[in-house]
Amino acid sequence: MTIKLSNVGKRFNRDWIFRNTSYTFLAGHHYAITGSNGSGKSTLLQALAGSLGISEGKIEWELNDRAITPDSIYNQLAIAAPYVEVIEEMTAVEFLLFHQQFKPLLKGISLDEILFIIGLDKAAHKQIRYYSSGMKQRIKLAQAIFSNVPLLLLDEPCTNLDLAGFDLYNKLIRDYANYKTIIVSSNDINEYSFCENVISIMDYK
Ligand SMILES: Nc1ncnc2c1ncn2[C@@H]1O[C@H](COP(=O)(O)OP(=O)(O)OP(=O)(O)O)[C@@H](O)[C@H]1O
Repeated sequence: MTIKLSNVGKRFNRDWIFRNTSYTFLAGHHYAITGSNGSGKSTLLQALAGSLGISEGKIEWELNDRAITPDSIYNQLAIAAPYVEVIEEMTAVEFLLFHQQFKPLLKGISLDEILFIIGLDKAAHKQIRYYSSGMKQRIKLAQAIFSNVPLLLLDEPCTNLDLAGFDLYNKLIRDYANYKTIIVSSNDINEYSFCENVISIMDYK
């Protein structure tokens, strides 16, 4: 998935969050968006997901030389972010099965295998509401990383994870998502050390 931004700007009321942003995210490459709290990283990520309208400029998505319209981009991406909720009434198995109806999981890996890999096999049939915050983050990450889509958007992906969780996250990216276009919004190098490109949003103010 290639994403081309041409003179993109976003403002909330009178405040421009970023402006005159022209940038091309290339297919299969990995990008980090960095910047201080409140600088606009999440806002930019949501604009890249097509879930937040921009105030000026143009965003174009392209997959294998074919333009993807803004209303269908959602089918081509997976996102893990603090503002994307899990369904607490479901168990982990139900949650992944539910998502699978809209976005298939990667081929060649079963639900049981996924739950084992992320260390939730023993909690697979427990309602997510009884999960710890780190367990919830693991299921969110699994849902995004194991979705069979070409674009992966991650906002503060290791929130609530312990050291083993950071290692797991990096292994999941390496083993299951390396070929995708990945854009990570973060200020923690441990969340984006695999990104060849680091963008400071402060350069687009
Ligand atoms: N819906 C909204 N309406 C008005 N202002 C908003 C809205 N969403 C975000 N903002 C403002 O836009 C700015 C950028 O917020 P954003 O969440 O994108 O920052 P961030 O860089 O991701 O921050 P953090 O590192 O704290 O997560 C902030 O000043 C925020 O208050």
